[in-house]
Amino acid sequence: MNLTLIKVTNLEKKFGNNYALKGVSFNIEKGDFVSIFGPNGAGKTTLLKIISTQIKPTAGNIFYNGVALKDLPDDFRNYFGVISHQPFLYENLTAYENLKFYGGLYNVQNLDNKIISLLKSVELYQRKDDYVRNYSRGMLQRLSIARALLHDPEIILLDEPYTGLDQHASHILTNILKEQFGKNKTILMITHNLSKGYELATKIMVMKKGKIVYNENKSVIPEHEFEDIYLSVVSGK
Ligand SMILES: Nc1ncnc2c1ncn2[C@@H]1O[C@H](COP(=O)(O)OP(=O)(O)OP(=O)(O)O)[C@@H](O)[C@H]1O
Repeated sequence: MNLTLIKVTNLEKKFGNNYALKGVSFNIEKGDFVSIFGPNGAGKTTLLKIISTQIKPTAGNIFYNGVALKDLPDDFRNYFGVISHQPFLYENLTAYENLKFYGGLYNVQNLDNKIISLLKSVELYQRKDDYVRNYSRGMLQRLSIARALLHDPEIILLDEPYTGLDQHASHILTNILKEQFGKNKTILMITHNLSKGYELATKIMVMKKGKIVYNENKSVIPEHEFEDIYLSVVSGK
């Protein structure tokens, strides 16, 4: 049986007089992998920030498991793992110390073993005692993936996670996402990478000018037609 984990109704976000989001409504089932596409400025990052409670909507509602956002307990943020443009890492700590710090905030059990296992899976174990200020951009991105997964979140939100990753690191991330999907985690990923987003998704959404203009199960979208569908949706033809 499908279980609606996230229900969004008539979401609206205004910055000054401009609508970043307008009339956004959709449901996400537990275990869905949603890829969200759309041109620059469509409202994708704004939507992800609202879902992960980083910013508040101007109007509309979000329900998690049927409970309105305002009625959820403070520790509800623990349900989310967020990978975004900001790595949320401390430059003057080592990679290991960063994860130790975050693990403490989330009260992660068996922390040292989890840190070691995650550092190995993002292939940074050999560099665990290096200061983060000396990390390359791709290494920072890999470490932020480990940070986001440390507390084993139910919902994983990713904003352009492939940006800045080389081929090998992209492959590592894809494997991690497949593994998380296999554990029935719910995943929302913003990406401009049509083939990667299509490959991983169970559900595909396209945003344009603050609205969801396409929302389908991937099973009804043939792979060879997807790029044409996307282009016609965003061009409005
Ligand atoms: N803090 C803010 N203050 C003012 N305007 C904002 C703010 N954040 C976003 N916006 C505006 O809201 C609109 C949507 O921005 P958003 O970052 O959500 O788009 P996006 O789809 O993620 O774009 P991109 O693909 O370029 O990352 C844009 O017009 C943007 O300028």
